[in-house]
Amino acid sequence: QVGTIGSISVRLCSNQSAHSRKGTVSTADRMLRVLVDMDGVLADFEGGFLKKYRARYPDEPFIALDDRRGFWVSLQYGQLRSDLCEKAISIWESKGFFIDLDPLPGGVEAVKEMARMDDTDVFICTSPIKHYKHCPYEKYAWVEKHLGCDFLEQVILTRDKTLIAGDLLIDDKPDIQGVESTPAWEHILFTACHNKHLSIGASQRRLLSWSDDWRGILDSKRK
Ligand SMILES: O=c1ccn([C@@H]2O[C@H](COP(=O)(O)O)[C@@H](O)[C@H]2O)c(=O)[nH]1
Ligand SMILES: [Mg+2]
Repeated sequence: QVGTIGSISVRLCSNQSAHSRKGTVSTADRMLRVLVDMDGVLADFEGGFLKKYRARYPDEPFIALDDRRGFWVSLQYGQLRSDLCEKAISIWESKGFFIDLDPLPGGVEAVKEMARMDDTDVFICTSPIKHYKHCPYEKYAWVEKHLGCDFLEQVILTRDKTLIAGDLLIDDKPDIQGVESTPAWEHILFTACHNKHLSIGASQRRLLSWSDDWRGILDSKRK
C-alpha cells in the first residue's frame, strides 16, 4: 500500500501481525511455530561475501565456495593467512553488505507460503553482528525488500537462538548453542557450502535446499 504525506510517498504497513491476522491469539498452542534463519538460508551470505571480498581485495588469496569448511568464514581466512581474518570481517562490517545479499533460490517463496498456511506461524530468526552500525538496520530492510513490510512483524534478532521457543529452527549453523541447554525447537540443518561435508547424527535432519521437502518436515511436527 502506498500513501502520501504532503508531497512524500510513504509505504503503509498493516499494524496487524501475521499472527493476529490469522486470529489465533487464543489458540496459539495449536500453531506450528517455524523459525527460519536468514544468512545462509534465505540470504546468500557466502556468495555475497566472496563477491565483495574479491572486488575489494583482488590481489589477495580467497577460498572458493567449494573449498569452504566450517561455519566461520573469518576463521578459515585466518588459517589461510592470519591478516585475512580482519579483511574478511571488514566485508560484512561494511555498509551495504547485508542489504545487497541475494535471496537464495526458493527461500522467499517458501517463507511466504508458510505464512499463508493454516495453523502455522513463521518467524525470521537471525543473529546480528556486534558491529551494529549497519547490520540490524539492513536485516530489517532486506526483509521489507524481499518479503514485504508486513513481514517486519515476524523478525527476531537475537544472538542466542536457544532462548527462542519454536517447533522448528531451519538454520545452516551446525552447532547452535546458548544459555538454554535444551531449546524448544528441533534444529533442521540447512545445507550450505560450509556444512555439506559434515556427517550429522542419526536423529538430525537436513533440508538440502528450498527444493527439498520442507512441507513434509513441517507436517511431521504437526500435532
Ligand atoms: O565468519 C563469520 C561468519 C558469519 N558471521 C556472522 O554470523 C552471523 C550468522 O548469523 P546466523 O543467524 O547464524 O545466520 C551473521 O551475522 C554473520 O555476519 C560472523 O560473524 N563471522
Ligand atoms: Mg545462518
